Amino acid sequence: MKEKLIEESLKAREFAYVPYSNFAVGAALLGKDGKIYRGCNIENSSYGLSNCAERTAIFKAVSEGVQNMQALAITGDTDSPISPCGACRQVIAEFCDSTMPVYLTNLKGDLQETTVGALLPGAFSKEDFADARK
Ligand SMILES: O=c1ccn([C@H]2C[C@H](O)[C@@H](CO)O2)c(=O)[nH]1
Ligand SMILES: [Zn+2]
Repeated sequence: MKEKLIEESLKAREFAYVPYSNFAVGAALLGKDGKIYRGCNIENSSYGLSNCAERTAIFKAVSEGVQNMQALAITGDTDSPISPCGACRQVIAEFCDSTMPVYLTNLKGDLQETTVGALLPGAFSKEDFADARK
């Protein structure tokens, strides 16, 4: 499944809308439902509204009723395996267990296998304000 997810992230990358950065990224997320949700980065003329590939994939899964995930692959044309931005790390932490595997790759085929917890140690989460919601 690792190879399949990486392959899917490469396919997802083909649809990236990146007229501003020209830096295409693809992501493939395996939901607990067994389906693969692809995502690409989608930029905007108002730069700050751009959405990263991994967030696109997560939002696609969540919008289809899937809130539990099994694995994530992300691919970009980087020298070393791509490094997700801070915003994406926080969104990934919201929907994926800290032990969930994340496969960071590049077009050369370099692979860094990591976990959600390693990408964002000490992530702020709903448990942090549980008392305030009582
Ligand atoms: O892990 C990453 C890193 C960057 N980008 C996007 C954001 C922007 O569209 C472009 C350049 O930062 O790459 C992603 O989609 N995922
Ligand atoms: Zn991001």
